[in-house]
Amino acid sequence: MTALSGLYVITDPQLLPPAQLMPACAAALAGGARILQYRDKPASAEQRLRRARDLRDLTREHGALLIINDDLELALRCHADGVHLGQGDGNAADARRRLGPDAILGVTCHDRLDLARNAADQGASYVAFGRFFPSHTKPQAPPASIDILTAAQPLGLPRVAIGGVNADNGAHLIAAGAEMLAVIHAVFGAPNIEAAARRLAALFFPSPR
Ligand SMILES: Cc1ncc(COP(=O)(O)OP(=O)(O)O)c(N)n1
Ligand SMILES: Cc1nc(C(=O)O)sc1CCOP(=O)(O)O
Ligand SMILES: [Mg+2]
Repeated sequence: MTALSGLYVITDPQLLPPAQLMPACAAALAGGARILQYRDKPASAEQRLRRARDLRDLTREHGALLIINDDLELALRCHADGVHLGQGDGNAADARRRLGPDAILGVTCHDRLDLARNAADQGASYVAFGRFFPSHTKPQAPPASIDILTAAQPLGLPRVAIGGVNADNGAHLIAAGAEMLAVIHAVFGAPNIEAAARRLAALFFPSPR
């Protein structure tokens, strides 16, 4: 199984109209993204299933992971690698039971260690904290302090940092303990998606001085 570390890109229907979804994701994966989350709230169930299946094939070609946002049933139907649930997206323990022991279950924990502990108890594979910086995509997401990443280290689960993450601020989050950087605008809003992903992915492999 591919490790839960590195650049984690998330699709956005505002930035990626349907015709651009596949080429944009292919570019992000070519640039080094290791995990791709399909997040598409406005699409119909039928559109979402078709797109999720196409993305599953694409991520497999690249040896990357596909995570489905919000929708456990879709994750099961398209044989994704896992699902990401927010605090209002259903019970994580139920999701773990439905997914089985090997699938990836990610849980949003905002800036709260108690939520991360609950997520760990319920079988989460990773915990996500944020938003750390002003976000183009979700400006109203509750803010988080970088200290939460260090505080969550004893849980022993991989940590995702999300919210306004870009190539200029990502190294601070990695230094504080983030195993993954989750990014929408800094990759899918960039004029050259592959180059933007490459710059962010390189933060995980700092060149020797
Ligand atoms: C990796 C990752 N972290 C956090 C989120 C946010 O999830 P949620 O709070 O459920 O908000 P929506 O994405 O559903 O708007 C995420 N999707 N991915
Ligand atoms: C979907 C999402 N969740 C967040 C959280 O804090 O839980 S921030 C966010 C948006 C991330 O997009 P961008 O990289 O463009 O800021
Ligand atoms: Mg959600």
